[in-house]
Amino acid sequence: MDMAVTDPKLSIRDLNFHYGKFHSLKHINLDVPPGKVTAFIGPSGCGKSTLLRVFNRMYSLYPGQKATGEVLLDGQNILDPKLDANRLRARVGMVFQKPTPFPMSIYDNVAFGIKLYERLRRAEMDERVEQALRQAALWDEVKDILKRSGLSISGGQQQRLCIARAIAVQPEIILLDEPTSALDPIATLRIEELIADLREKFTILIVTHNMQQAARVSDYTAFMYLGELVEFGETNAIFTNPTKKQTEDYITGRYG
Ligand SMILES: Nc1ncnc2c1ncn2[C@@H]1O[C@H](COP(=O)(O)OP(=O)(O)OP(=O)(O)O)[C@@H](O)[C@H]1O
Repeated sequence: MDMAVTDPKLSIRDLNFHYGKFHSLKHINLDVPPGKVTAFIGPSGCGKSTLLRVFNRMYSLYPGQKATGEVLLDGQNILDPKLDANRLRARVGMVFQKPTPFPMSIYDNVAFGIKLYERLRRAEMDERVEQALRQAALWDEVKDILKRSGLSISGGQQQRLCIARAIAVQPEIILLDEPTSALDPIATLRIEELIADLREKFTILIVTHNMQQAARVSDYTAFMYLGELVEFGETNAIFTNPTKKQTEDYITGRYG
């Protein structure tokens, strides 16, 4: 691509994706820098969510969906079926557009993922749950109501709970698929601040419809159009000095 990245966290090599016969990602090549926030922008249907779902092999749950090429996570191809999908998902966590707490207590929402991978004593589990809720900037609001249902808190709090659930497993990468599109402006701001705090510990990939959000939260931006990766670079450069006409048309609001 346009920009050389040393020691990429993810290296995408000639990635193609099909929904049945529909070719939705076309020859994607991209190196995602470690410990940074990379935003994926582009008009509706350009393949942003599809690309994100490749990174934890979410698509493999659905028949007829197929990825070819290579996606190297620290050098290992995650598309290789020999690589266990559950292990992969412990390393690559995901948060969706709509908050999706499980119908169980706030505490259990966070402990749930940890229990899939580790056996901890009660005191250790308490510590891990607290740590994840603190990292997700939710602890102070829920520390006295940990036994209440995860569905009983506000939408913004539910989304931070989902982020806590994802980071509790101590992943290396967090995928955020339009994480604020169901939230009000204040809850959105809190999530954006949270992303800024988390960027030091994780490699974060975020799909967003909102260009201001991409400009605010990301270090790097990838612009996609009709299944292709058109341009990738430092967010500042993409927004102030795009090299491709399609990128410029999109960020200046000419389509999308
Ligand atoms: N399950 C599916 N079956 C068939 N085609 C699909 C499926 N999901 C997505 N597509 C198609 O693949 C293309 C990429 O979709 P995708 O959801 O990745 O785009 P997007 O950029 O995330 O869009 P949006 O911003 O609207 O969410 C679109 O043309 C879409 O219609």
